[in-house]
Amino acid sequence: MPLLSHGIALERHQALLLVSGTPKGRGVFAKSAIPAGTIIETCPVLIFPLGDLERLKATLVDQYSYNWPVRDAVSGKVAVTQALALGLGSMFNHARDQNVGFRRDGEKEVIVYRTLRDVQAGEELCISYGAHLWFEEVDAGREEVGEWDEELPLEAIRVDKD
Ligand SMILES: C[S@@+](CC[C@H](N)C(=O)[O-])C[C@H]1O[C@@H](n2cnc3c(N)ncnc32)[C@H](O)[C@@H]1O
Repeated sequence: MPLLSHGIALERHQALLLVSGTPKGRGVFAKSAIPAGTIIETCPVLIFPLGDLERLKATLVDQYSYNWPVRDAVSGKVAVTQALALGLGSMFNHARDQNVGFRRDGEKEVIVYRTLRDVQAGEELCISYGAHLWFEEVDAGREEVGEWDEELPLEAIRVDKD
């Protein structure tokens, strides 16, 4: 079965819970402790063609999509489109002191989420959306911490909607 050798393991940690009715809407929580550095979720992404971006902006999907770098086949230049994470990647809320980092894998077209520190049972699992938010933050008073995805080839790429 040669096709299977190219398969991508889609990991979801067993402690992840989707919880509704939080001050941020739905969110992802840990029902038991998760050590730092654990891969908790791997999500395939739906990448929107650049030509769809204007239409996408007028929809709710825009609030759920990640900036995604794509290389133009003709010019070789990198442009930024949007990608929707299928799975819990679209359910992580934003926090300034995020406990989850993420890395885009352009080749496999997945986003991998990993805990940045030890997470206690009952804690919400949050990522950072970046500096430019389109909503009123519930936890606006908290101190910001660095992003985990600093290793990306395109440092400027974040979830934020500039
Ligand atoms: C990617 S969705 C996350 C899932 C969302 N909470 C839901 O119920 O579908 C992003 C939306 O969650 C909400 N959100 C995320 N982080 C938040 C925060 N720190 N404070 C307030 N609202 C937040 C905002 O409404 C934002 O547009």
